[in-house]
Amino acid sequence: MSAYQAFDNEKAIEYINTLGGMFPPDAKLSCYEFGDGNLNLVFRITDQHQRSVILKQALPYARCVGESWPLTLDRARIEASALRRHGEVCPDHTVQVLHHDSEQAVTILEDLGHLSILRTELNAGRTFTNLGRDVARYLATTSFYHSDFYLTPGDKKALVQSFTNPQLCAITEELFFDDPYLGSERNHYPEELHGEVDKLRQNAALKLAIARLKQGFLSSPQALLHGDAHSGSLFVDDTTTKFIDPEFAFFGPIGFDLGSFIGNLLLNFCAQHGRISEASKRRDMHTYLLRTIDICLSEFERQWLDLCAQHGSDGTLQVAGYAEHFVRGILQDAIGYCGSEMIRRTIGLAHVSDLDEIEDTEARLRAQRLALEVGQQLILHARSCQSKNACYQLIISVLQ
Ligand SMILES: Nc1ncnc2c1ncn2[C@@H]1O[C@H](COP(=O)(O)OP(=O)(O)O)[C@@H](O)[C@H]1O
Ligand SMILES: CSC[C@H]1O[C@H](OP(=O)(O)O)[C@H](O)[C@@H]1O
Repeated sequence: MSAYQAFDNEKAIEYINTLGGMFPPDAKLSCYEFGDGNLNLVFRITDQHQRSVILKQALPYARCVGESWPLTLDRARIEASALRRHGEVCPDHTVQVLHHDSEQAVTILEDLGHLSILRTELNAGRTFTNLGRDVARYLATTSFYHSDFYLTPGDKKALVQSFTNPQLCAITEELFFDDPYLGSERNHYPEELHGEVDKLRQNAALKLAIARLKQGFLSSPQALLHGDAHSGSLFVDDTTTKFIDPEFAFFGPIGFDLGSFIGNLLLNFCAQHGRISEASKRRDMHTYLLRTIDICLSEFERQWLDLCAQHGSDGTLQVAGYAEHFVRGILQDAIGYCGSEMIRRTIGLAHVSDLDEIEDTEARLRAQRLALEVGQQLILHARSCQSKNACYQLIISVLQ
């Protein structure tokens, strides 16, 4: 195969066969497409012994909108390269890349089908003890080893260049920081929320804080981010936590990924009001989500400071208190980005099933209002948090 073509099931099998080595020569392959994300095709290819791989292919447009929204195929290269780099420093929590072909925009991945997508599990009220610790480890390790504290200045700048991802970044810039606050035809939300949305758009302090967060996203190449670290990008079971889908990867503000992750846990927190009717069970789920956020913040801070102390090479780390100052800035950013994720997932283009699939209309509206209010308060007060504990206390206080 030479020029790019979008695959169907037969072409996906034909492609795997041209590669050799993915399956034994006598393999009898079957294939189906089951992608449920916003952007790409995802095929599972299985042999007669139930061995399987995942073939992910980028389309030249956004799948959820169609050909009217063209998108670069280069995102497949970015995704595979980010997975490889993150996998080198944090293999336990990164899906493995088996093959990548930039021309066909195809990546072959290990099949994580024995695990489950975190969002689905949280929606069903299931919990995972290691989640906060594992996500903190992935975020701290992948960001530290792709920051100025570890890379040489030359290597860092070359990497920033190769991970320049303007079209995918533009999606985030618009969906996170413009659409909810300026209005856009892409937004959608129930009529009953119009009053809340109008108020949000008239809140000058909020819009100032959002402008600062957007500026940070545009102009702070601190480390190689995942770029879309929500609970639909995580496969989990009781012992395993693995990230998939970093096609939005670029060098950006480290707090963005941490904020996206925590924001999705808080969206689920808000949604549980409409999902679990029994008060004690709902309390248990809320306690679990808050504990996971607390662990994630603490572990992220501890691991970042340990990595700086043990492997940091930049001279600024000799300055007393600088590493702590830097991490404090990441945590403040994370709280702000967390709030912006909550707002854009409630009223913007791309929603979350946590909220949208609440059956009862009144309960759904209550959960959506809570998500909007919590998101706003976090954005407004993020910069007042002078410590990890202050970040956590802010989250607790805005949920009450
Ligand atoms: N390595 C994998 N193993 C098993 N299933 C996968 C794998 N990667 C993706 N999937 C499935 O495909 C879905 C969409 O994948 P994703 O990478 O999120 O696509 P998109 O980029 O379109 O959002 C996931 O929700 C998951 O169900
Ligand atoms: C038009 S892209 C919208 C939205 O979709 C991405 O998520 P995913 O690919 O995981 O479904 C990303 O969050 C974008 O903001």
